[in-house]
This record gives sequence, structure tokens and C-alpha cells, in this order.
Amino acid sequence: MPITHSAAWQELTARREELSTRHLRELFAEDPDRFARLSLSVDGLLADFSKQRIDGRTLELLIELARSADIVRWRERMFAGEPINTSENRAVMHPALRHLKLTPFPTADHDVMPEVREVRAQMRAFSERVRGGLWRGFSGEAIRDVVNIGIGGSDLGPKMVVRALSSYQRAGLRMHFVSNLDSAHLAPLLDSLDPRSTLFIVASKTFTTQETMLNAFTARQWLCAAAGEQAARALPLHFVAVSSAVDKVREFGLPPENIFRMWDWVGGRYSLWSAVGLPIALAIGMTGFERLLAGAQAMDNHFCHAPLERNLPVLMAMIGIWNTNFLGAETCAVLPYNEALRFLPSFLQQLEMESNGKTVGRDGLPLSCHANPIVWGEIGSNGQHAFFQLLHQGGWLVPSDFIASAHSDYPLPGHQAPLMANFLAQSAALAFGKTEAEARSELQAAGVPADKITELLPNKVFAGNQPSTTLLLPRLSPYHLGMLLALYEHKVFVQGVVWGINSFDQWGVELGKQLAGRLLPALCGEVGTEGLDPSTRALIGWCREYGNF
Ligand SMILES: O=P(O)(O)OC[C@H]1O[C@](O)(CO)[C@@H](O)[C@@H]1O
Repeated sequence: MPITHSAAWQELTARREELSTRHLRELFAEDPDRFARLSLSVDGLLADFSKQRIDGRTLELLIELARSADIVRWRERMFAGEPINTSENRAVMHPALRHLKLTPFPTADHDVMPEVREVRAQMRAFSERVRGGLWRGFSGEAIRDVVNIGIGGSDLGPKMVVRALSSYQRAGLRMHFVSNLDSAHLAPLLDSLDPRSTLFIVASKTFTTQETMLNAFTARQWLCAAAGEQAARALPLHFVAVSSAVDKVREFGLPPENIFRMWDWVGGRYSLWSAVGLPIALAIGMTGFERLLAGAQAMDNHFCHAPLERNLPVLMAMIGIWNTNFLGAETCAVLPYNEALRFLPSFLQQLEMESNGKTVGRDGLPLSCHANPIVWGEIGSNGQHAFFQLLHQGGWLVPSDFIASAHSDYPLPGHQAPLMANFLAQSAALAFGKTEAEARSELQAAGVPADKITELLPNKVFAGNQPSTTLLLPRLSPYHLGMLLALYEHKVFVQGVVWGINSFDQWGVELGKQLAGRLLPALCGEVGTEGLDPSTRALIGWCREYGNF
């Protein structure tokens, strides 16, 4: 039965009629305990849902909706290692990667932990050698620059975490991430590097991704040219790979000891906890990386054991569903007030939109409702000076997640308090707005003449009622970052279950790849453009006239 036919969905639809006319001002005025009732803290991570347009009954119904989607059983199935990624017949076991107990996972009969621990030990040994200056390049120099070559899940997660935890980076390695096919990404970086002290990590689960392989081949050529006669010896001293396609890595020229394995039960966008996180281990050390894993594991435990009504990922997921499917929000903004979380919005874009950006359900039938909204975002306070105008007065419903850490790891005097003041002010302004009466009395108090007040007044009113969740970390430590990221992962999982989606495949990325493969020879003039659509044919003509392929 489609989820939209469930009793909870029907009741929520009726509830929408009532709540869509209520203002957050009224909801707060009616209930002085709203913050206490609608916030939750787990291990120091605080989530405040009180500025969401919900009330107690709505929340009860949302939890009932999660139950009618059989969330408890689906959660058990994921943690039991069942092949819930049905279109690819794969288990989904990224929680195994942060399982730090000495017990099997998922079961004693099918325990992946020996392999996982082996790769962790390999990561520890390797990262200690590189960080300690013991891993030497072809000319005997220690490594100073590390370049991760990967894209999508093999780039966004480690890049985001390395940036987020930059204040924990002590070994002095310079970390770089190259993802784009555009040579404007790799070329200037190579110009700035010394091949004798550069280490490349080629991260690709499949080891076939066009962007990654092209960048890897170009980097290999660059190294070999610099190493000259020592090229064959230099390759394994300057390249390692993270992949599940061991044979392909061998063909690339790397020996088994340079290969960090991953498994088909880890999806790319869920893989930063695997050896894809090698740049993180190199940047902050393996012990720091394991603190990240520990935080994620704490969130796994909470997700598995907390009652649904007090379960952070479940609450976040269901409130998101309320905003999308009942209040009609088409987008969702991620607004981290922390410079170090600069790449979090892009990471979450892949996590959410590649997982749940779908219209077909697990059963192959069209979904009976919309699934993932469009996720976008920017760090604060920069966003305030770019698009917040629209959030405040643009008339669109845009739910947002405000994220910050109370403690700054870069304590320049006088910065953190104003940052946090802006962080708190924006969610309050979006929620409560400014009424016409308030705007009028402010203008009067400022001595603005009456005719000018009439002219200005419409511009000075803020409708408010924009819902937001505030996520507050005590500090952006590896542990709390791990918690935060696992929170979003499980939120996505819960939403996928309710919408009836397989959140772990991504067929939608294939068509463009296929077409690019067909167009490449046409662009290079090796085949004609007959049979292509007129727009593409004409564009190829232009590209060939001006391009330097
Ligand atoms: O790690 P790989 O196999 O190079 O894939 C990179 C990315 O490409 C995708 O398959 C999408 O094109 C992502 O799901 C994945 O994270």
C-alpha cells in the first residue's frame, strides 16, 4: 500500500490544513515549554526543533507514519547486513566501518570486521609512516604534499572532513583534493608541487570513473617524467589507491601493498569511514580518525536504541517529510555557521540528493508523493549577504538547518560571539519575522515622517514563519563531527524508507555518462554528428571551431 494511503498520512494531511495557517509566534506564545519539549541532546549534540512548524500531535502522527513504513524492521535489516540495496543486490553496511567494539558485525556467521580491522591497521601503519617522515619518495625526500584524486563520494567526504578538522592537523602535510575533469583543477596544482615530495591517493571504488582515471593518468605521467629512469621505482613510492577493484589498480601499476581495499557493501557517498578516509588519517592521524568513527558509532547506537519519539535521525527525517510533503517545501537550506564546514553543503547534496532524488520506489512503481527536496546551502554569515534576502522576504517556503559549534578552535579575540549572535539572530528572525505594527513603531521611534513611513512600511515587514532546525555542537571535534555526519546519513535512510525508495543506488547518473561517451568521438571529429539532435550538433560545431581538444 502506498504510504500516502496510510492512516497517519491522511491525518497529517488534515493537520496541515490547521497548522499551515498557524504562525511560529503563536505556537511559541501558546507553549512556554516549547524549547524543552522540542529539543533533544545526545552526547552533547543539541538539536532544537522548536522553530519547526509542528506541534505535539503532528509529531506523534509523524512517528506513527515512520512506524507504518516499518522503520524499525528496515533499520534491523540494514544493521543485519541484509541486501537492502536490491537493485544491485548489495548489503549496506557503512556502520561496520565505525564499529569499534571487538565484536562481530553484522553477525558471527557473516563477520566483515576482520577485513575492516585489517584495512584500519594498514591505514594506521601507512599514515604513521607518512606523517612521521619515514615514507620516502624516489629521491629520498619525505612527503610534504598529499593529493587525493577522486570524485563524488571519493572526494566530497574526505575533503569536507579534512577541512572541518583543519585545526587538528599538526603533522604539517599539505592536503589537496582534485576531482574535476577540467585541467584547470589539476594543472595549477601540479605546477605548485614538487614530485619528489608528493604522494597521490587515487580513490575510486570502481576504478573506472572517467574524471578520476584521467586525472590519475595525468598525475602518473607527471611523476614518471620527473623521475626519469627511476619511474618504475617511483610509482609505488608516490601512488596508493583506495578501491574495491583490485585488478584494475594492479593494471594501473600498483602492487598489492599500495592498495587499500573497500567493499561493495559501502556506497560511495557513505564511504568516508572506509579507507576513502585515508586523507583524514593522514591529516589528523589515525587516532583522530578513530575519534570520528567513535562519534559516528555513538550516533549508530542512539539510532538503533533510542525510542522513535526521542530518536534524533528519526525526528529530523520526519520533520523533513512534514516540510516537504505536507507544507510543500521544495528546497532545504544547509547553513553552517563555521568556516571549517565550508564543504558540508556539497557533501550533503550528494548524500541526500543522490540517495533520495528519485521518483520510482523500491517496487519499481512511481512514488505516490514527492521525495527529496533540493538541498543547497552556504556557510554563515556569508550567506546573509547573498541570498538571505529571499529567505526573509522572497515569499518561498525554505526550511533550513542552522549548524554551529559553540566553541571556536580558532579563538581570535572578539570573533566567536558576533558569529554566534548572527547564527542565533537569523533563525529567530526567520521564525518570528517583524509585524507591521512593530515596523511602524520602530520607524516612528526613529523619527521618520509619517508619509515616509507609509512608503517604507511594506519593505520593513518580515512575514517570518520560516521553519528551521538548529544543530549545535559543543565543539567541532572529530567525535562530534562523526556524530553529525552519521545523524544525516540515518536521516536520509529513514526518509528513504518512508518514501519507499532504495536510497543506495544512483541510476540517474548513468544517462549523462553514456551520452558523454557517445559525444566524445564526435567532438574530436572522429565520427560524424548525424543522428544527434540539432541543438547538440550545432553546439559541437561551435566547440570544434573554437576548442583546443
Ligand atoms: O568511487 P568511484 O567509483 O570513482 O565513484 C565516484 C562517484 O561516482 C558516482 O558513482 C556517481 O557518478 C557516485 O555515486 C560515486 O561516489
